[in-house]
Amino acid sequence: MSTHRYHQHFTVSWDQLHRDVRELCHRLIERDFKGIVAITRGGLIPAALIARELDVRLIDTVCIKSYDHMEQGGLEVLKGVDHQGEGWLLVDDLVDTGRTAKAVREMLPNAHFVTIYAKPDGKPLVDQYLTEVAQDCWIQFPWDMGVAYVEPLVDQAKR
Ligand SMILES: O=P(O)(O)OC[C@H]1O[C@H](OP(=O)(O)OP(=O)(O)O)[C@H](O)[C@@H]1O
Ligand SMILES: O=c1[nH]c(=O)c2nc[nH]c2[nH]1
Ligand SMILES: [Mg+2]
Repeated sequence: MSTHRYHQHFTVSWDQLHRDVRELCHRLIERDFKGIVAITRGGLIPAALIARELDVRLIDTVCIKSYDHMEQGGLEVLKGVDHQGEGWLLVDDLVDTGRTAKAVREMLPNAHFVTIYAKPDGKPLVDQYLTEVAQDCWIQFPWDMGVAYVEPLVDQAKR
């Protein structure tokens, strides 16, 4: 798989991400979770924000890697957990092809799995998500970006 499958960008600011996570939390508030399992690294920040909203103090991780920027490589599980997820909330930032989700689902079949963003191929693998994003759209997360100077249009036009 390669960068060629992405034709548009969806840029998420810190503020937008925070509002989206809180919105998802409104839909989780009735449930009582033993703890949260965050899928690293993308699930860590949503997991911290969710833990704050739902007053969860027990946090574990499944450590997994599949992408090097937009290039999808082999799935590497660096750390698992010693249970099947009963009563736990499983959190990732997004599902794209669903490959990561499928692998983690097999490890934690009983967890309640949520992501903030979901693309069509991956969404059947999660129990809940907030926003659907097109399959050919690359989601730009705030931790991958920085604030940069933009030249005024009149100066750009001179060149
Ligand atoms: O549905 P998929 O096609 O498997 O893609 C989704 C996964 O890809 C990203 O993780 P990545 O492997 O880039 O690692 P990171 O979380 O450390 O950025 C993202 O955080 C999801 O975990
Ligand atoms: O930052 C990211 N944005 C994405 O759209 C994506 N898909 C897989 N992995 C991803 N990482
Ligand atoms: Mg990830």
